[in-house]
Amino acid sequence: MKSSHLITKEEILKLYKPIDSKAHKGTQGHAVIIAGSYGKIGAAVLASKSCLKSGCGLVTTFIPKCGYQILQISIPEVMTVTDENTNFITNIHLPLIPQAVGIGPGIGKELGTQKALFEFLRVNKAPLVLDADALNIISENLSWLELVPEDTILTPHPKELERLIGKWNSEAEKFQKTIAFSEKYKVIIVMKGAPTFIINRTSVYENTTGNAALATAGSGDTLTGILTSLLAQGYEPKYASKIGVYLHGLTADLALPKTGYESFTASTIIKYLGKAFLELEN
Ligand SMILES: NC(=O)C1=CN([C@@H]2O[C@H](COP(=O)(O)OP(=O)(O)OC[C@H]3O[C@@H](n4cnc5c(N)ncnc54)[C@H](O)[C@@H]3O)[C@@H](O)[C@H]2O)[C@@H](O)CC1
Ligand SMILES: Nc1ncnc2c1ncn2[C@@H]1O[C@H](COP(=O)(O)OP(=O)(O)O)[C@@H](O)[C@H]1O
Ligand SMILES: [Mg+2]
Repeated sequence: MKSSHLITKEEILKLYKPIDSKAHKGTQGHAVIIAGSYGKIGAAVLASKSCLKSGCGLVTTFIPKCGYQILQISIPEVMTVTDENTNFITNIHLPLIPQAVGIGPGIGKELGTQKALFEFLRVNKAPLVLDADALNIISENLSWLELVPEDTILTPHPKELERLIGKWNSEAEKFQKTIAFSEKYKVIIVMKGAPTFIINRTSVYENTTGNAALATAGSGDTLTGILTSLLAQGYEPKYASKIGVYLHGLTADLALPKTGYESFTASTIIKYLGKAFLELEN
């Protein structure tokens, strides 16, 4: 297997940029989260909340109509734009130019959503995070990856990775295929797992934070929010991916003594984001 570089606190401290004292919401970046469908609006809530709590100035969330009240009541700080369709996304129209977009958690794979994703990828110029059902749809339409900005961040869990690159017979083959995929499509792949690896062309980085408490629903949705927020703040994708996976894992390491493995939920990740960021202030 290819040797990897460890993502350590020392490295993250070099990449992290503390918030400027003159910052205002307009300088902190406007992130857009496109997520959710009937029964999975929670994915949109988790991604949006973690996005907002990772430092960007403004978050707009695009959801199907059925998510409107849920979003507005769950997170009053987040602005919402709704699709004309009730239960799933069919036409992504954004009344703003975002600094970054995270798309995919909970959107499902309805035909209308597939078409909406294609149209969105055709017009989008903003730095991008692709997760969950966006990846599942793209797995069946790999040429769409030619439309995404260079260094778009893909965040597959092992099953989603398999859908993208096909089955592997060994760990070595998994890495080899993922590297080839990253090179071919010029994308960064966050290979989620225990531990998470980041594949950027032929470079392989291994995260050093996180534990099995993260094995809980919505854990990946919050990572999408964190990564999108960092991109919106102007971090280059190669740095945003490292800082994001490091902080995401760190929330679990910091929370574990208080929550134990069992009671840790994706909302705990969001709760501990502040403590994780404070670790970078030392
Ligand atoms: N509250 C919500 O609204 C939630 C919505 N979610 C959304 O639900 C949709 C379906 O996502 P799923 O990921 O559940 O479905 P998938 O079918 O993509 O993945 C589930 C499969 O992947 C396997 N898998 C996952 N992680 C693995 C690992 N680390 N090692 C080995 N196998 C692994 C599981 O065993 C299972 O077979 C997505 O759109 C997702 O964003 C989920 O994020 C859960 C929470
Ligand atoms: N045992 C584990 N150790 C460390 N991290 C884990 C473990 N299990 C899951 N994770 C992390 O939790 C997240 C799960 O993401 P994902 O499967 O997409 O969740 P969901 O779709 O439910 O939001 C990933 O970041 C993964 O690395
Ligand atoms: Mg997921």
